[in-house]
Amino acid sequence: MRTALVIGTGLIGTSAALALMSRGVIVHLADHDPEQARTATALGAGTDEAPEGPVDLAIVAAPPAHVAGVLADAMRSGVARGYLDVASVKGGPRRELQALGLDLSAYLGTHPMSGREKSGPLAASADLFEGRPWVLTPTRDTDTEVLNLALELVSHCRAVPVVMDADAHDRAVALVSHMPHLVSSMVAARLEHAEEAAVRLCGQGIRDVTRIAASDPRMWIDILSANPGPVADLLADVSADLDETVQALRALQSSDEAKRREGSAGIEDVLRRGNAGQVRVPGKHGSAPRAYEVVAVLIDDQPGQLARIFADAGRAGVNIEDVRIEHATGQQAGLVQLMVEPNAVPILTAALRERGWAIRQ
Ligand SMILES: NC(=O)C1=CN([C@@H]2O[C@H](COP(=O)(O)OP(=O)(O)OC[C@H]3O[C@@H](n4cnc5c(N)ncnc54)[C@H](O)[C@@H]3O)[C@@H](O)[C@H]2O)C=CC1
Ligand SMILES: O=C(O)C(=O)Cc1ccc(O)cc1
Repeated sequence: MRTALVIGTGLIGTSAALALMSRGVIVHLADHDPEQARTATALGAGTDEAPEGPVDLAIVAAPPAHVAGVLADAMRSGVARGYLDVASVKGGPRRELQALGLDLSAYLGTHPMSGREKSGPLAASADLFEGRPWVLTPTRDTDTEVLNLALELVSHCRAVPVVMDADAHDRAVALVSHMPHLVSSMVAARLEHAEEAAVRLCGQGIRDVTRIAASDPRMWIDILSANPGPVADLLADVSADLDETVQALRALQSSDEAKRREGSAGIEDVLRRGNAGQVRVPGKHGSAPRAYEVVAVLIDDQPGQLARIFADAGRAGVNIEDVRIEHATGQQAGLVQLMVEPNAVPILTAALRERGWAIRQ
């Protein structure tokens, strides 16, 4: 691919443009808000001048509700050899394009499974998609050339291509993205009017559960409106679990011993099913999930502390598999949790102690 046109220069469009630019592709940027395209240009994501002739690939990264319209305009104007979109839902845009009577052989629906809770070009980065799945939904009618252009884009973004049927994709993302998003919002909504004294106690657990609730509601209304059926089915299942859990908790309040045992069994059931689901969440690089051990280190909230810990771990020959930071409430300190292979725990602990770090259990 030598040239590309990104239409919609927000988080995803600008991130893809930055990745393509870094691989030497000439990228043109367009957005219905020219300010967004100017910002993306200033970030080095390409030029906001229109291409002189057809580009190799047009990438539509507008909100889902606008995708079919933007694609239809682009395809009718013949601005590219191949067209793809990156919308979070795939069945709806394809059906809309079909209804508009367009020849879909030059179009491929795609979805990078990577993003952030922030929008706009300023949140973009060239490595946003690195190591993440990028779903492609070709049909029998898709031109091989267009599929190859999409594979080239995915490879330039260092993502991992995954081929799926559009409707199967929509059911899958309802499960792993859309329903969890709503549940996160519902948990976070409980905090809105909570007392300050309670909110101050927030720890890592609630931070993890509510992180995605910070996302732009307009974008998510678009996404959920394009996938309401599968999301409603899953939420109904969650709702059934909620009803049973409330009943079990009420039973735990009973003075009747047998009822309390029943309640306890109900709670255990939901927690155990949660364990069984959680272990299926893929690990690093999409590999099978692995159990890492945690080495917890207390650090001062000062520049250079993390760099020093990582360097000390590196000198000890220990690979840090993952890392989390828990910030202490009301103190200029944090707890860094270094996730490592179990056999590396004694080596890392000894090396860090020797260099004066405070290890916590
Ligand atoms: N935010 C995320 O984490 C992910 C989003 N997606 C999908 O990527 C697409 C873009 O999302 P973001 O980059 O997050 O949104 P964003 O809000 O950061 O950017 C969207 C851009 O599209 C522009 N736009 C809106 N209507 C337009 C139109 N008619 N013509 C041209 N440009 C138009 C907006 O001005 C904005 O610059 C959406 O379809 C979304 O479903 C896919 C994967 C992850
Ligand atoms: O923030 C996260 O962890 C996400 O999962 C973001 C995300 C949002 C929308 C998508 O279509 C894909 C990924």
